[in-house]
Amino acid sequence: MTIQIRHLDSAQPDFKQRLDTLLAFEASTDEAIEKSVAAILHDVKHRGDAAVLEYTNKFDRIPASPTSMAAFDVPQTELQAALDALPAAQRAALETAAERIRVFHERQKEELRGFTYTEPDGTLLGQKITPLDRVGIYVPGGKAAYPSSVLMNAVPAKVAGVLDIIMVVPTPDGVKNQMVLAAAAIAGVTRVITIGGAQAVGALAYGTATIAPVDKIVGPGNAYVAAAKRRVFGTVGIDMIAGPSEILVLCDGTTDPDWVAMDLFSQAEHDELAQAIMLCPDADYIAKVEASIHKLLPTMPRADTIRTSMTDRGALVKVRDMQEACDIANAIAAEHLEISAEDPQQWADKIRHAGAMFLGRFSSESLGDYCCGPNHVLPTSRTARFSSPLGVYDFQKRSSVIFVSEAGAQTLGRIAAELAYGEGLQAHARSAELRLRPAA
Ligand SMILES: NC(=O)c1ccc[n+]([C@@H]2O[C@H](COP(=O)([O-])OP(=O)(O)OC[C@H]3O[C@@H](n4cnc5c(N)ncnc54)[C@H](O)[C@@H]3O)[C@@H](O)[C@H]2O)c1
Ligand SMILES: N[C@H](CO)Cc1c[nH]c[nH+]1
Ligand SMILES: [Zn+2]
Repeated sequence: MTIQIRHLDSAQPDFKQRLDTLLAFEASTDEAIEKSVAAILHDVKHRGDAAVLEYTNKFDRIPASPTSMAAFDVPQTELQAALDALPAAQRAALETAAERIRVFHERQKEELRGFTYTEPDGTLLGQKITPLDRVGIYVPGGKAAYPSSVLMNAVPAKVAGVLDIIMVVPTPDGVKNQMVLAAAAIAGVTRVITIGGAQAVGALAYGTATIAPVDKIVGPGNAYVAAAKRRVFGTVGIDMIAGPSEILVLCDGTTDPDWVAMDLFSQAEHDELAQAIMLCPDADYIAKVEASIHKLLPTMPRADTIRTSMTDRGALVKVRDMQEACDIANAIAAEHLEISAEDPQQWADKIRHAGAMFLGRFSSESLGDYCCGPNHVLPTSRTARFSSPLGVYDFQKRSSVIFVSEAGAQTLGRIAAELAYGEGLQAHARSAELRLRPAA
């Protein structure tokens, strides 16, 4: 069975409505998922490890259903052994990717320095940047294993200076992915626990007898993970709700259609709920990409996932011109935007909303997923309008620093007292006034 890919045309009178319907994604707020996640979190909060054990055994089908959480802890020696046993080419690829990710994120750290400045009366003001003490990183593992996501989560945490990095990753059927363990060794993760889903998010947020609570939970996951992160926000920090993967290819019709078809597949193969869309002004070229899609699909091991995702949520969209393609791209605010065109920079200049932009036909999104250096944990479902890629800044926080000199207290004390009386807050006013020198 082949893909029934949806065709849209921006000239259609109901185009906007069709596009809105295509983009609507409600899985993480699906009522059945919400109910189930609320129950799991409640259970983990009140029954701790016992609940985590039960849900893990059930949802991840762990053989022999262990009765102790110790079964899910992966010792550092096992992480190192996985790294040592890795085929040389895999190890080299992981290490090179980790190094490139580190170099990119070190640049972010340089941009995030604190500051102080001193006023003429000796008052000093500033901002201090401190890494978080303890973070939980969620590495998805239900439908595929993601060593690359280990690096993308843990390396920026390490660069930021986080002391304790607790990684959770589900192991369906109890099978541990050796590359995931090796990546954790390379990235210097403090502790790996093979649990996933809402129960892992709950354990990290509330803590259990065997897992101390973390300060923040980061990382992508399925709708259960997303719903759980949304619910525990406030008890802990979260980075964002990173849902199913998305790719938007904006193409002027000059790239090999097979390349574009495969780029669309590259995100569609993640998940039946993933979204792959192409915008192009050239109808003949769109037909060529569609022919490539039909030709290449049977060659793909994950054809079933690609077929479902592209049939349910994919589209080939004919636009008036590249300028209109940019306008629509801004409205879609995709996780990944490929600008597969001659002189891509002219179009990139017009893009305001995208998790990551890949410029030119050689910048396939897949390179960014693994090893360019920028993070692959990106805002999805149009949240690129207001949020950013996972970065060093997610693992740091700011504190204001205020040193008021005696002279400064004379000026600021009068201003503060005036405002405090205006607000009817006498203690505030008096506290400022007590520091004023008596009038000579
Ligand atoms: N944005 C990114 O950077 C990025 C990176 C990699 C993957 N992804 C996305 O992350 C997602 C990963 O999803 P996944 O499913 O493969 O792995 P996952 O680890 O997110 O989810 C697996 C867990 O879901 C829970 N679960 C499954 N069915 C359940 C049910 N019926 N009730 C309660 N809990 C249930 C189980 O606890 C299981 O351990 C995909 O959508 C993929 O596209 C995003
Ligand atoms: N494309 C995913 C983010 O949406 C990240 C990833 C990991 N491995 C392959 N791809
Ligand atoms: Zn990917």
